[in-house]
Amino acid sequence: MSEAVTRTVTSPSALLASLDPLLRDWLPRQRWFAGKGRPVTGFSLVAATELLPSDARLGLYHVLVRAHQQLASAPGGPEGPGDCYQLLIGVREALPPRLAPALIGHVTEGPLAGRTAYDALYDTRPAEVLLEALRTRARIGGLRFEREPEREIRAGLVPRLMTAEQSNSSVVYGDTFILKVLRRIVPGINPDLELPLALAREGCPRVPAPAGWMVADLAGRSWVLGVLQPYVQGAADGWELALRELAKGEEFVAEARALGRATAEVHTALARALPTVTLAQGQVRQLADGMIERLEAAAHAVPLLRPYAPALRTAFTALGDLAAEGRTWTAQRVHGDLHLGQCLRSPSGQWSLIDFEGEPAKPLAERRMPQPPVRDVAGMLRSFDYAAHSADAPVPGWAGSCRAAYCTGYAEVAGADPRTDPVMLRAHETDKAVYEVLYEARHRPDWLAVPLSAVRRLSTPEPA
Ligand SMILES: Nc1ncnc2c1ncn2[C@@H]1O[C@H](COP(=O)(O)OP(=O)(O)O)[C@@H](O)[C@H]1O
Ligand SMILES: O=P(O)(O)O[C@H]1O[C@H](CO)[C@@H](O[C@H]2O[C@H](CO)[C@@H](O)[C@H](O)[C@H]2O)[C@H](O)[C@H]1O
Repeated sequence: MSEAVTRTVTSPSALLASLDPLLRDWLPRQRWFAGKGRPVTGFSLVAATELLPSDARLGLYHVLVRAHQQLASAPGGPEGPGDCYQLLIGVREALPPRLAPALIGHVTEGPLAGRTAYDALYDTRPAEVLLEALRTRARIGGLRFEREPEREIRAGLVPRLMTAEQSNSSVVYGDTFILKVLRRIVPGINPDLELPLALAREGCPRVPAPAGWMVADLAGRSWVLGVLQPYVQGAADGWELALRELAKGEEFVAEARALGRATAEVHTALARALPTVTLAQGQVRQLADGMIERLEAAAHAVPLLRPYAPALRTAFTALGDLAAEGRTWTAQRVHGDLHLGQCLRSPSGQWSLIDFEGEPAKPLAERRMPQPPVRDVAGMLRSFDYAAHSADAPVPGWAGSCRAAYCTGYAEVAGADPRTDPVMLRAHETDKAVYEVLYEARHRPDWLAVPLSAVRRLSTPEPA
């Protein structure tokens, strides 16, 4: 079955039939596979494009495949619509040892029988094909490769796949560019391209400006597949830096303040570039109701959260009460999943924010909605707390001084200190801590104590 297969692959159903048994085993094991824990019941091809001829020594397919899965982990349950994944599949007679980690499997049936399929992003030539296509603004089947007109991309930059644990896959080209290849893809405007592009066009220097991007045009809709940005050489992320300072027993207040300023610069530029709205009573109630629903779902999934749920809920009802008194707020486009790991510091000390995808599990429309900017502030405040709890030896007062310095830096640029709106801030910090409880329970149970300690703090009323 295929939704919209490009003409370049002569026999797409045979291609999928060849790969199906291999993908069933390989795909769910990938770090970026979003549907962990639910059995894959089958695949359907969304599009397939031959980027290098399959009869050559090295063949290369660009494949968009939908993985059908049961909605629950128990066998025999109902099926959901399934997520669509982007794969670059290389085929060779045999894999050289350097490509062993890329192995998908040995094909036993169909047109590729006898050959070996592998994740081609690990390989030099296929990664070069992508950069060359971006450089030359190629159109291949339904794939469109775009480049910012004034942006030069030098030919022949040497690629290397980043090996960090990621939600997507990134290839660095000659320490000059980084191409983020999105793995779970959705149709529509993608904030991971939309927001950095808007910020760059606004002249905001706090984000690496997109130099190019890849899109699939399918059945009248565009799917963003990847974004090429300048690579910040020698950068360290905020999480690494914070842990390094903590290990030395050092403060991080100067950096926290600079991060507050950088966040506010990004918010100010986003508010100029994209629409803002006023949230009145109805919308604030909706916002608070969404937070309550997330709390209930998290408490259902994580029993350790249940004793705190009634007290946490008051953070959300207080927000609704304030709106009922006639208080309004401005909402705008925000980062949506800001934490120390999303902040890069260049060797000259300049901070950039990356990864504007938002919380990947949320639908695109929700991720693109204007939100109170304090949402990002709350994410960063939680991150300082996370860092303090992850240190080998505790440094008393470390998180508190970072949190205060961050708000001070934010206020210096934005003109308003987030601490002057404690109800909105507490609601967002509580919502984030609840999200983290669920995230850690699912992905890193050893870390659950970190957000749970925040939950304890947030559920205890502040002394008057
Ligand atoms: N422009 C950049 N310059 C240098 N390193 C970068 C850049 N963009 C991303 N990175 C590195 O790549 C990692 C993953 O990027 P990110 O956008 O967060 O991807 P993902 O959505 O897959 O998590 C970051 O943690 C950072 O180390
Ligand atoms: O980086 P992602 O966009 O994939 O974000 C997810 O994973 C993060 C962990 O890698 C998680 O962040 C949480 O842990 C961080 C430390 O590892 C900490 O700095 C953050 O404050 C904390 O929220 C994030 O929540 C999740 O969406």
